Amino acid sequence: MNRTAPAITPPALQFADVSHVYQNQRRRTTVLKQIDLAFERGTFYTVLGPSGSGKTTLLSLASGLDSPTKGTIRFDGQDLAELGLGRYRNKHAATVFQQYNLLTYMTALQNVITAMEITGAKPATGRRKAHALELLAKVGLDPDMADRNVLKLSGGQQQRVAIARALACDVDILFADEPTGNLDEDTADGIIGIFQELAHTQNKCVIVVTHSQTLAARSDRTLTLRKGKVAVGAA
Ligand SMILES: Nc1ncnc2c1ncn2[C@@H]1O[C@H](COP(=O)(O)OP(=O)(O)OP(=O)(O)O)[C@@H](O)[C@H]1O
Repeated sequence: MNRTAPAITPPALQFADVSHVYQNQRRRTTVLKQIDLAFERGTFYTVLGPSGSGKTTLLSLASGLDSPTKGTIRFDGQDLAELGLGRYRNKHAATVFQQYNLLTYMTALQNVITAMEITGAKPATGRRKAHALELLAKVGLDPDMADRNVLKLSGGQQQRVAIARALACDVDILFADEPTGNLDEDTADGIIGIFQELAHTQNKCVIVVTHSQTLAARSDRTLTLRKGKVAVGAA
């Protein structure tokens, strides 16, 4: 009889015994202590916790902007240190930053198209403008706003450009730091719907840092950071 064990798929992202310490001249701050965590595709996570509990730190490690002082982070089973943080960020992960980090000398449309060009995301060159406009419309920005320099958009509109740009990268994992903080209730509601759709119909892994209980309640799993440890629960 053939008793071959079924192949076990590794989680999209895995933290194994991860600790993180900030060390500067005067003090040493231990932010994360021996964290073990698994993030799966098809799931929308929110990360909660009091100010200073380490949410942004967790996001920077998970998104490959920084390396943990101890432990291993794996994407699809491969150590990020071996895969290369630059390659991981370019091909597999996209982040919506709290300060948007848009290219301020470009229009909204150019920001989104540039992201496709840099990451080599689909569609092919000739269809990129139309796709970028579709993504901008999806987050509630019309063609007039798409053609405006991003500095001539409001904070909430810039936030939406940042979300459209992350969607344009078509990556496996989407990270966002307080993505609905500057948005009115209706727009925030639409953005949360997009995160749910990405996870549930496109099988992406979506990880969002927030203080918003409304956002957390609409995610699939919540992670709460406190004193360097993480508690995982259903939303
Ligand atoms: N580069 C750094 N050097 C030293 N300490 C840092 C650095 N970045 C963050 N910290 C400290 O690490 C701790 C966690 O910070 P972090 O920004 O991850 O928290 P947070 O939960 O995201 O906070 P908030 O909700 O206020 O944004 C804080 O005490 C902060 O002062």
